[in-house]
Amino acid sequence: MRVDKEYINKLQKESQEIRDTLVEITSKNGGHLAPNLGVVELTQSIVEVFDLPKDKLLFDVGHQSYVYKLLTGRKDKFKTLRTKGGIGPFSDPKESNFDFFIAGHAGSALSAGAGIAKANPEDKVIVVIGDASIANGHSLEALNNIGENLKNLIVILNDNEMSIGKNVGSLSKFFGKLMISNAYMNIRKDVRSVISKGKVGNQVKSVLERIEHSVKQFFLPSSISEVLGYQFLGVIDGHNLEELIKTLTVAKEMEGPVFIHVKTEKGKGYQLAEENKEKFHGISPFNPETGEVESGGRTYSNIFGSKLVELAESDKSIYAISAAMVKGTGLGDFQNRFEDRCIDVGIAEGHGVTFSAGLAISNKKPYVAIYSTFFQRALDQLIHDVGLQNLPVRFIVDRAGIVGEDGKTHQGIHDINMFLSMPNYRVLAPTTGTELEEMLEFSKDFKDGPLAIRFPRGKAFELEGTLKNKFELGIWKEVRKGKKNLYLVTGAMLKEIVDIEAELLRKGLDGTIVNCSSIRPLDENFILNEFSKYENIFTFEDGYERGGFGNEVVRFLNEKKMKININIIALDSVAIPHGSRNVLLEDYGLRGKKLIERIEGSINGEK
Ligand SMILES: Cc1ncc(C[n+]2csc(CCOP(=O)(O)OP(=O)(O)O)c2C)c(N)n1
Ligand SMILES: CC(=O)[C@@H](O)[C@H](O)COP(=O)(O)O
Ligand SMILES: [Mg+2]
Repeated sequence: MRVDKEYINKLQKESQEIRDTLVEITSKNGGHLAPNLGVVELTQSIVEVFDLPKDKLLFDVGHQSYVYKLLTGRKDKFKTLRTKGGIGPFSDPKESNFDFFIAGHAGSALSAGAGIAKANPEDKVIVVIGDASIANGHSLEALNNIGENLKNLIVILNDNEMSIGKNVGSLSKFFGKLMISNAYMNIRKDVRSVISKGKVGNQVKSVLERIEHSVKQFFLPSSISEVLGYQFLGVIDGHNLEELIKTLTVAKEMEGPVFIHVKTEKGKGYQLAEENKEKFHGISPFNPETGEVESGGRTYSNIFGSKLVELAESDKSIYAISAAMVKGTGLGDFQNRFEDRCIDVGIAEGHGVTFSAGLAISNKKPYVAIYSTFFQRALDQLIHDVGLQNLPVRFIVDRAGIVGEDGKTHQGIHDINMFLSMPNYRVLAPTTGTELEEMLEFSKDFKDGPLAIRFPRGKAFELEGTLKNKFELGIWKEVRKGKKNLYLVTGAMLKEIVDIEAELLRKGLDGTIVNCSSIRPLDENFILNEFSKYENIFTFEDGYERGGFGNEVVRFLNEKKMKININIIALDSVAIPHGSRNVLLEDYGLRGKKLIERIEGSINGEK
């Protein structure tokens, strides 16, 4: 492996080019800029040292894999990042054979890496994981299982002391203390002196053995160190190519599992991102000179956040719980105002849900705000700890439906069927921002069990003057009166129907539009009294069809032995790729021309 000055200079030039490309492309397409700026040298060094793709590199979460994409044959296509049909947002074996495993949700890479290492003992498996993701329960289970077992596995902790925002929890403090410790630094010098002399073989081995003992003795109680059973290397300067390459070369020769602690800076090399790491974690298109992002208008997340602040002012029993997404879920102001009642549990959705169950059973009013896709991580806790005890926990299901550029790992399309399949859950999908406010107002004193309120990413829809009556649980409301066709609409789909209303009318397909924001309970009286008046009945939802709202209506009709045909307009695919939300909604038949065709086709018996 070359570490001479000339070669390091060449790599440094490449680092600069990579950073320029990252800024240029993400400023146009949006994306995870700061995490990638932080791993430029680390990724270059891994690509230099290991025999990829025979050796296998996994990223946890995968949002920091842009540099890797650039270095593994995807440079020419990189300008298509996160656009329809273009380079994807995370790692994906369908995109390249250099990506060995799908990524997008934090915590899975160590488990996957362990399985891959076990199955491929001749190859090295390298897992790069962030300081927030390593504290995820999934990761900790894997770390526990890997120790002493897998000689070909190398875990690289990319420690930038940041999650999306400031990292939280005792584990991050632990790594922080570890780094400033003199003892640890002395050991680090030992490693440095050996590797800088380029010594290999027995001499390296004996020093490493010595290091291993002293490091373990220093920072881990012996019982824990025995369970973990890793060879530790670190702290490594994650922007020093020479140090990285040498250390990785040593790690490659070692009998593992090896754990390397690398220190990096999120946003490195782009001043705006260094100064505002959180803003540039995942950013919409921006002006590269000023960092300015176009305002997207008032979002559902903003509305939730402001309303909760208002409610919490007079009700001290309200708590907000977030799993490492305080700002994303609109809870930034709440956190500033009521620090003690805003609990960021870190990337720990399951824990967050059960923690809230603990609050609810103690007569507090928890609001758990998590993105739809990440609620999937808490399935058992939602059923076992909340549902079975019928606890009044309010679940705020943000980024429900199609999310857009984050693609298939992040689409929020399983929450309706997930919550409907669980005991005691009421499921609500506000059709406008105002209705979300009304639901939140309602939820405050609702004590009868868990509530899930789902809404999409982005700007809130409003329909002036038409939704006069306030939200009531289990009551559907007519938005427009028509004949022949009955359109039962949930959540984000109201906007889509209203947008095509004139065209439906022109085609003679107009009908009664009903706001069905109460998915469970259904408005049973409406079904029993109104359905028989219409020729064609449609349900609309931006979720996966099976087990969803339409199915729930059909189930009720069957129960009542009512023989009425229901046309379910929903998503019939679970792998919806990346692209802009509007384009994907159209592609998957939930918007515009395609939606009209679907309605028309169903009436003409073509569907
Ligand atoms: C299960 C899950 N929960 C939440 C997220 C959202 N998320 C993406 S990246 C991230 C922070 C990751 O921090 P860290 O692992 O330290 O990596 P860094 O961005 O600092 O490189 C979070 C919370 C996710 N992808 N998966
Ligand atoms: C990688 C990840 O999971 C998050 O960073 C996510 O991309 C954030 O999404 P929003 O941009 O919708 O907050
Ligand atoms: Mg981090």
